[in-house]
Amino acid sequence: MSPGLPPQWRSSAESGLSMLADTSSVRIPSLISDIPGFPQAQTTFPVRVFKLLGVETLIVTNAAGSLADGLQPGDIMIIKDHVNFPGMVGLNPLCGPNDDKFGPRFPAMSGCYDKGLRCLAMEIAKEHGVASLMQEGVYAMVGGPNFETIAEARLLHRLGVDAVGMSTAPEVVVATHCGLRVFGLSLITNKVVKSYEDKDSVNHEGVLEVGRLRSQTVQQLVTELVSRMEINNNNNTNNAV
Ligand SMILES: O=P(O)(O)O[C@H]1O[C@H](CO)[C@@H](O)[C@H]1O
Ligand code: HPA
Repeated sequence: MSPGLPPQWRSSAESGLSMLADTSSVRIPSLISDIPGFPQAQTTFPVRVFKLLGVETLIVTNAAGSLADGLQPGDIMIIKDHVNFPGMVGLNPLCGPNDDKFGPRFPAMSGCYDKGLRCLAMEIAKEHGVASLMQEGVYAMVGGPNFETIAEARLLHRLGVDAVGMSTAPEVVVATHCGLRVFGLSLITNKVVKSYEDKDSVNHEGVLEVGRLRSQTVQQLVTELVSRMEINNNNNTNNAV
């Protein structure tokens, strides 16, 4: 204890220091273990089961709010890349010991959304007359479960994010780690409020409503994509024989 401290302060400073030294009385919060719900390693487990079953391609879809001015509710964004905000602060499904059977400790994530499938999806959209609804963009996963504040929305927009949601990235990370090809679509269900003048506000019921309106279009696109991928796979098999 500093001899310079006035005597009336000494006892409280000393007891504070001794509390810090007694770690049994101090609960140090852990970012990961304090988060309720299921761990990401568990929620992404099915992706590894797919891998073991021989699946080669993972197709992911989600509902997302748009930050890009050119994306309107009802549009469909082909995911070109993602920003995994929870992953960047340590909430990553690959945390913990690495299972080398599935993939390397430090997997690359560049190019995780397959370019060939993205081009094929755009071709299919043109053939089905829905190309005007579709464009490529960057998806960001945030932790949720609240929607964004206006300041958060502006930050995401400035960072180059086109659409934001609360899912998808963990599954894509696990799929890429184990060598699955990935294709992803975001259905734009709402514009994210970016202006303090804007009286609009997002709500989950509205998200579900747009989902219902576009479900058939998304189903048709994915069905066609899967059928053409099968043709590609068959070709590959023929080549191999
Ligand atoms: O990402 P999905 O589950 O499609 O849904 C999005 O829509 C819900 C919010 O309305 C959140 O769950 C968000 O992640
Ligand atoms: N923000 C985050 N998640 C979402 C949104 C949104 O605006 N819309 C649908 N899921």
